[in-house]
Amino acid sequence: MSIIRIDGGRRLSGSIPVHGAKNSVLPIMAAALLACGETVIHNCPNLSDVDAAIRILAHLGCTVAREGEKVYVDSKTLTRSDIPHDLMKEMRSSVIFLGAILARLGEAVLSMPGGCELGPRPIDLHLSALRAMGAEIEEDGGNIVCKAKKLHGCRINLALPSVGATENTMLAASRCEGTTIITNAACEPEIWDLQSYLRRLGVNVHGAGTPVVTIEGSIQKGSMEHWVIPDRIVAATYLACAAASGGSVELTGVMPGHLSTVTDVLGEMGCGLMLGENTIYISADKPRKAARPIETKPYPGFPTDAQPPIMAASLTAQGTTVFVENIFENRYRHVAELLRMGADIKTEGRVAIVSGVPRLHGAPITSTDLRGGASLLVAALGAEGVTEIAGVHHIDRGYDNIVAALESLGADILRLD
Ligand SMILES: CC(=O)N[C@H]1[C@@H](OP(=O)(O)OP(=O)(O)OC[C@H]2O[C@@H](n3ccc(=O)[nH]c3=O)[C@H](O)[C@@H]2O)O[C@H](CO)[C@@H](O)[C@@H]1O
Ligand SMILES: C=C(OP(=O)(O)O)C(=O)O
Repeated sequence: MSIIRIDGGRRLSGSIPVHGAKNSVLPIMAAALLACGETVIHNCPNLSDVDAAIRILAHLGCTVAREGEKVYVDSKTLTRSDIPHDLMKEMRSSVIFLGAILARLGEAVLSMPGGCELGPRPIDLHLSALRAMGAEIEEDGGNIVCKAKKLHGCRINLALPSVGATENTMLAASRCEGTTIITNAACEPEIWDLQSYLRRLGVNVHGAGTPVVTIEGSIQKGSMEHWVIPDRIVAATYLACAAASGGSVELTGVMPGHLSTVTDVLGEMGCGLMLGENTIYISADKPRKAARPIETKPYPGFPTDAQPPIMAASLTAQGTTVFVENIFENRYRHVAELLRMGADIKTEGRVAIVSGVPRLHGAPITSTDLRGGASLLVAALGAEGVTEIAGVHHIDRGYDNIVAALESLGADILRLD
C-alpha cells in the first residue's frame, strides 16, 4: 500500500507546468473509436484513469500505444462491443465509451461505471438521450445492453447540464444521420475540447461552451492529431498548495480563463495573483482570510472538483468560510480526515462551515476519493509536523506525478510504495 509522507511547513516556491486534463483526455480517447483510423493524442497525462482507458480500447480490439505524453489509438480494428465489469468499475469515464461503441457497431454491452464515490451518480440522462436517438436499452441488474439498428438525430433537452451525458450524446450523434441539438448542455471547457476533436474528425459540431450544442453526424476517416487542454482542477490544486504553504508559485501551460472562479476566491483570501496568457503566478506571503461563501455550480460556476483542495487552503484562514456543495450529495468525505489534523469544520447536508484555526498538525490520514485526497496533500503542506496519507491510488487517478512536482517546489515530500 503506497503512502505519501509530508513534513509540512515549507513555503513552496518555483515554477511548474500543468499537465493535460483528465476530464478531456478520457472522452477524447472514447471519441477515437469513432475515427475508424489513427488518432495521436498529445499532452496526455500519465494517470491510472488513462491506463484504464487504454485497457478498455485494447479490449475492444483497438491498437493503442503510449509514448511519453502521446497516446496513439488506431480504431480501425474495433471488433468488440462489450466492456467487462472489472474495466467499467475502474472509472466514471468508462461510460463515455457507450455512445461511441453504439454509434460504430450498433450495439454495446456494459455495466454501471465506477469513479469517485460522491453520492448517487446515475446515468439515466445518458440512457434517455440514446433512447431518444433510437437505441433500445435493457437494464438488468447493473448490466446495460444497448442496440440500435440506426441512430437518428433529434432534439435532446437534458434535465441537468450533465458533463458525461452531454459527451455521450455528442459521440453518438457524431456518427448518426441527421442533426442532434442538445439543450441545457454542460458548458465545461472539456466539452469544448471534445468538440475540437470531433471537428478534426470532420463532424459538423458547434455550440460547445454554451448550453446549446448542435451536431450533424459526418465522420471523415483518416489520421489526425489532437492536443488536450490543460487540467484546470490540477491547476486549482497547485494554487491551493501554494496558498496553504504561504508560498509563491508560477503555473505554466494553463488557461487562466478556465479557472477564474478559483482565482477570484484565492484573491479574496488575500493571495496575490498575476494572470498571464498561459501562466498564473500566486503569492501567498500575507495571512489568509476567509472568502465569501463558495457555492459549487456547473461551469462557469465554481467547480465541485476544486471544492476539497480550496477547502483545505481555507482551514487556517482568519474567519469563517462557508461551502455549499450543489453538484454531489456526498462530497465532504475528506472533512473527517481534515478534522484529524486539527481543522474546525462542521457539515450539515450540502453546507460545510470552516472556522479558521491558527495552525494544523500532521496526522496519519486516508484519501477517500480523488479530490478529497488532493485536499489532504494541500492541508499537509501547510501543517506543522509529519502527515502520512494512505489511499494514494485515488490521487493517482487524476494527478501525474504530483509528489515530484511538489518536491520540485521545495516540499519535504516522499512517496513510499
Ligand atoms: C470524468 C469526468 O468528466 N468527470 C467529471 C464529470 O462527472 P460526471 O459527468 O459524472 O458529472 P455530471 O455532470 O454528469 O453530474 C452532475 C450531476 O448530475 C447528476 N446526473 C448525472 C448524469 C445522469 O444521468 N443523471 C444525473 O442525475 C449527477 O448525479 C450529479 O449530481 O463532471 C463532474 C461535474 O462537473 C465532475 O465532478 C467530474 O470530475
Ligand atoms: C469526480 C471526479 O472524477 P470522476 O468523475 O472520474 O469520478 C474528479 O475528477 O474529481
